[in-house]
Amino acid sequence: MRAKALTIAGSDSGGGAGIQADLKTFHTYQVYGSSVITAITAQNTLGVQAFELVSPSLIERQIVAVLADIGADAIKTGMLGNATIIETVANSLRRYPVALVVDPVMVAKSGDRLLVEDAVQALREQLVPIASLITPNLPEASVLLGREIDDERTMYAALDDLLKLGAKAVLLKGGHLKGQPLDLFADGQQVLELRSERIDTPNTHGTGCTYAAAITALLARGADLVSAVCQAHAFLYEAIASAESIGAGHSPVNHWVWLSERTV
Ligand SMILES: Nc1ncnc2c1ncn2[C@@H]1O[C@H](COP(=O)(O)OP(=O)(O)OP(=O)(O)O)[C@@H](O)[C@H]1O
Ligand SMILES: Cc1ncc(CO)c(N)n1
Repeated sequence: MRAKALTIAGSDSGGGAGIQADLKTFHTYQVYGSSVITAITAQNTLGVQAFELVSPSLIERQIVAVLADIGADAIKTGMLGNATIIETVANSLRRYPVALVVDPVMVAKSGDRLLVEDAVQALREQLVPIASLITPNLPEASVLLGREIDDERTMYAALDDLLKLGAKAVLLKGGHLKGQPLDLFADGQQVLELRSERIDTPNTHGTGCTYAAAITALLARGADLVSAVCQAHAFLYEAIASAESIGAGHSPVNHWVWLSERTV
């Protein structure tokens, strides 16, 4: 039976992040992808020009429609927008015990806010505790913990406190570090360091979404968390390295890098 994954996230009209990045990544991993849309953004490689949130009741109806019929072997959340949506999603997922990857999306790479500030408490208290994995970048981890995390030392020091928020594991992404990127994975048993060269490119739109989506796809296929994270990290590096310029700003990563090129 084909593995299935569900993404609950915002739509990126530019196709590089959000729902579109997730579905493209699921497809690359040959995982059947379904989607619950929480927000519609008017977005391109230059930034987010506008967005509107979907009503909590329609979000709940989408989740029920997918899970009651198609089901999912793993679920990912991305942009959720506000506290009511976070609560709605958490209440719906609490009853559905499969791997849950929570990407605590707060601000787009362009600097545009995608989550209202007063929703952080709901994220921390409702959604993070039911997650199998949370994948904060440095600014998101700083907001979750209420202190600055901006170098290797503060990243290591943050791991235990992030785990105390209740998720089974954390992938703290250091893409925003000066110099070489370093991601740290911790699950209370072990700490893994994922290092890579910094690729000199502006084309990093959707890195966070694509990373979490690749992990979700691998979990849906039955991989354990550590191997899913390591494989997704390698995939993301190649997706960034082979990204082409699509627009005038930060172009999306190459979601189909692991699909063989074939003429039709
Ligand atoms: N220039 C780069 N070279 C190599 N790896 C990178 C580069 N930029 C990002 N990465 C990798 O991608 C991961 C995710 O990037 P980042 O931390 O920017 O995510 P994010 O801020 O959540 O992304 P997004 O803008 O999509 O929300 C990093 O942790 C790192 O592993
Ligand atoms: C819809 C959406 N979700 C997440 C991100 C994160 O970068 C984005 N830019 N847009």
